[in-house]
Amino acid sequence: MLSRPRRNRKSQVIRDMVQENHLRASDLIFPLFIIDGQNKKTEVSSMPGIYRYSIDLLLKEVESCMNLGLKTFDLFPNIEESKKDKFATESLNKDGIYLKAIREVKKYFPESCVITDVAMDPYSSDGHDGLVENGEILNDETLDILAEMSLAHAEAGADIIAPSDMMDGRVGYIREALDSQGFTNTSIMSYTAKYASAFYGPFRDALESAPKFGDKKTYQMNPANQREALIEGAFDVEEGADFLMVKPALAYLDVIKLLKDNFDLPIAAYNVSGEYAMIKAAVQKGWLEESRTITEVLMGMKRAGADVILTYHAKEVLEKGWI
Ligand SMILES: NCc1[nH]cc(CCC(=O)O)c1CC(=O)O
Ligand SMILES: [Mg+2]
Repeated sequence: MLSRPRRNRKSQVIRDMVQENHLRASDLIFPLFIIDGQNKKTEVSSMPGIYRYSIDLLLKEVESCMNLGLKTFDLFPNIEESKKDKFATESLNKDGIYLKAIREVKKYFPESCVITDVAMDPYSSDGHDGLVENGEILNDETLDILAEMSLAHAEAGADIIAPSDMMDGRVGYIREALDSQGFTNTSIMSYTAKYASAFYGPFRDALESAPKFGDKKTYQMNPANQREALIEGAFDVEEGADFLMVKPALAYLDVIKLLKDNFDLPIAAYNVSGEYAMIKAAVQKGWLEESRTITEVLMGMKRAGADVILTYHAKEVLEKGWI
């Protein structure tokens, strides 16, 4: 036996030396949930350890993350039912919690990177990502609302806009709207391949944003499809996206790898709410060892080709020194 791969595993020093992939604070994006009120912090029951914060406490949470070297945040609002309507009007309210949160985070932490979610669902009385007419989710009519929302986010100080709705043509439409108003430096992280997944359940609990009828299968992708992600990726590149995202991550590592091999833009993986809940539940039952499970899962996403990972584990892995 001339070749013995085990020689490169014989000590910790050598294992570290030949390690191919690494996880760093700068690879991670932390999603944060916002609620109305003062001094409010409510745990998402299906996501132990994850809270919805009123803006005052959100700023404290951002500060403690910044101190850990975690500097990129993706903000999501929990909007009161009474403020929802068919047109997502509340999304443009300058005094509403979302635009205010963006302004405040950027004001107190100008060196942070704020990503904003562009889609109608948190504000929609239909609970869908697009405008609904006679039970149909309209594409082109939704684009204007998304463009207005993007402009409001950019004006509030967002560094990166992340359209998460899977409408066709939205990246180009938003890019042109931003550019026409002088926001040529506002980036777009496209939810390029977002699947109609069962793993979004806990997120919809967090936002109380589940669809009021039907499902999202006419806009989100079929979990059985891989090549279709290449069609979506090519359009997003052409339309001026700065990042391509795959979501969820764990059941779609092949799609992460496919986009990485075919496009030169940075690839983001969204380690979604259900993936977080699954691990936490098994850990609570004593069935899985927490730190090793979480770091193995995140490393799998890096190995598949993710340049950045949106994950609810972002803060804990740094706080507890797991990476
Ligand atoms: N625009 C909706 C949106 N943006 C992010 C998530 C899910 C994130 C997660 O599960 O962590 C969803 C849910 C959905 O499509 O219904
Ligand atoms: Mg698309």
